[in-house]
Amino acid sequence: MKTIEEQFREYAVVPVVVLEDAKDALPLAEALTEGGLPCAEVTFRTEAAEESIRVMSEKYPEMLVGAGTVLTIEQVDRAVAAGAKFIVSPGFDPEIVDYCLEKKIPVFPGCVTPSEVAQAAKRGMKVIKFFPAEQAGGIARIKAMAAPYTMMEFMPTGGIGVNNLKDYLSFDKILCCGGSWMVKGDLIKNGEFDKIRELTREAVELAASIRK
Ligand SMILES: O=C(O)C(=O)C[C@H](O)[C@H](O)COP(=O)(O)O
Repeated sequence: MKTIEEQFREYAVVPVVVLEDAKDALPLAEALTEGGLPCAEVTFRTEAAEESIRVMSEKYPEMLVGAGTVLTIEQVDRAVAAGAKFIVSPGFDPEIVDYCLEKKIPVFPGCVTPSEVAQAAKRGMKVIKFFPAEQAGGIARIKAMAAPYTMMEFMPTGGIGVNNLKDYLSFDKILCCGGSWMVKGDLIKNGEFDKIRELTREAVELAASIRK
């Protein structure tokens, strides 16, 4: 059984999804899986997130489905009960992080400063999210922070797409990149799941060509 971290490294790209309607969860899971990325971070920005995680996890048990934009402990509990295999937060909330660590729930909090990375390192964490990646200084900032914190691997998210994926994935301390470019809201809303599958496949091929 592979760890979540091993799966993230293998996928290299984690689709970050905002689902407005849980009816879109299954066609989306199908498109992602067929496109070669059986993985999704479903953000708790919508009412549909919890139910979407539930149906995706039930119908696609082999898929790595987690919850993003988790801002409260109550959301952690709801996400995990629905089947989420990991928790992602935009920032470093010690309460959420400690709760997840205590319950052995894989958690990836967002860190963009050495002080935040220090909080994660102090807790023995080895992987953190880096959000908002492009706006916070991109790969140059990650490299600067990775130098003192040699144990840490990063999951950058925010402003990443086909044009800059290589900047990130070429650095060996990048576990994987999160991004929404293959699952944009309009594509989901308009039922363009063939397009999502195609963009996913392109992302997989691009990542493989960078990491070969
Ligand atoms: O809130 C969270 O927990 C998040 O995960 C934030 C998302 O990762 C980014 O909003 C995705 O950024 P884009 O790829 O630029 O759309």
